[in-house]
Amino acid sequence: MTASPEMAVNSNTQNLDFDALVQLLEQIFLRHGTSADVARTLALNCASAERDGAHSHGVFRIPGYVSTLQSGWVNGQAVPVVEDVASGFVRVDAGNGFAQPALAAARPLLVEKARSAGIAVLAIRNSHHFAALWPDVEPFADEGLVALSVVNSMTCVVPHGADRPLFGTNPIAFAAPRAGGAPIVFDLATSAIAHGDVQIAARKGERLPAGMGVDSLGQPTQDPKAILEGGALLPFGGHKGSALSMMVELLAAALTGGNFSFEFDWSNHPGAKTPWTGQLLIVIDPSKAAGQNFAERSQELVRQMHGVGLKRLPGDRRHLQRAKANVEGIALDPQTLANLRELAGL
Ligand SMILES: NC(=O)C1=CN([C@@H]2O[C@H](COP(=O)(O)OP(=O)(O)OC[C@H]3O[C@@H](n4cnc5c(N)ncnc54)[C@H](OP(=O)(O)O)[C@@H]3O)[C@@H](O)[C@H]2O)C=CC1
Ligand SMILES: O=C(O)C1=NCCCC1
Repeated sequence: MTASPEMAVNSNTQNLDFDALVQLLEQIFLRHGTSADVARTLALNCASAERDGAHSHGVFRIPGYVSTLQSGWVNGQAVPVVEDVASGFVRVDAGNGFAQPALAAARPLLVEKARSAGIAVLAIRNSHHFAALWPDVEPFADEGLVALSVVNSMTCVVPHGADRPLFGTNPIAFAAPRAGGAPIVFDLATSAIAHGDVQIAARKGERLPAGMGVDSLGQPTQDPKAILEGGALLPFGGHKGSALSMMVELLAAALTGGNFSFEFDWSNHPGAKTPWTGQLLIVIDPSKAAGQNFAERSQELVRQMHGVGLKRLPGDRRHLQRAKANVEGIALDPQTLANLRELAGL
């Protein structure tokens, strides 16, 4: 069974097929001043997150995109400038636009360089990343390449051993091809929980597990509102997550020319939500490495992991969710759909 453009599966949700959701989101972006290219790129990204059940960066983010565009904080018409700086290095000035169109513009040159030199780096600056990171790396693995990406965000995480926030939630995403299966992909915030999930929990009135954040007095709290209203998040895994978050600041900001998480300032842009930071991607062509076929070796690793009792690989939940959404459509609650339609002017 294929989902019709809109299909009620139960009374609590309305289901849209992927293309219908992309169209609706595209219309919202266009209505709020982006170019057609930017609208398409962001709509595909956001609909893919919603389809895969990555709710903290799916349609939940649309009001944030809209208020950010309305405030003038981001240029929705920006045309990224791609600079071919060295045999293994590409730079993009995103022109104060979103990061995904900048990646799309640089992608052909990046892949060409990775295939010829074996490795290539892409440094995106002057950009806004407001999305999940896995859509940026997964397509490289689909083409047989290994990809690693980092992006920093806005100050809301207390470095391990400190008493005030400085780092962003600073995610790291990795993708590698695998013979006979979906690529191996993980994508994780270096904070104990993504900021978006704290916002969702606050909205639903849910408490968080212990160890995610502190209140405005620096005391541990499981109340998401206390974290959002003057409190802060903690890194995952104590000093280890904190070190990774520091690495993300260095690679995504210092190396690209983007802002550190503590440098963003949207005070003159009421309603703005996205940080103005940087993104780094490293792409490797494993066929240039010595030894056996990389994708076969990936598959062997996965086989051994299953052999010791592993039931779930990173990415498995998303792929299951994707398969379900491809059949049933993407479930949205009626209020969310009504809000999206209103933003689209429908
Ligand atoms: N743009 C930005 O500045 C920021 C974006 N983000 C985004 O927020 C999103 C959510 O991040 P986060 O909350 O840390 O992600 P999660 O903790 O939900 O998941 C992290 C990774 O671990 C995998 N995973 C989760 N549980 C298990 C398990 N039991 N066994 C094996 N693998 C598992 C997930 O796979 P699966 O997906 O299949 O569950 C995923 O790849 C990310 O997409 C990230 O890019 C976060 C911070 C800032
Ligand atoms: O969920 C998060 O954490 C973030 N997502 C988008 C950008 C800011 C941080």
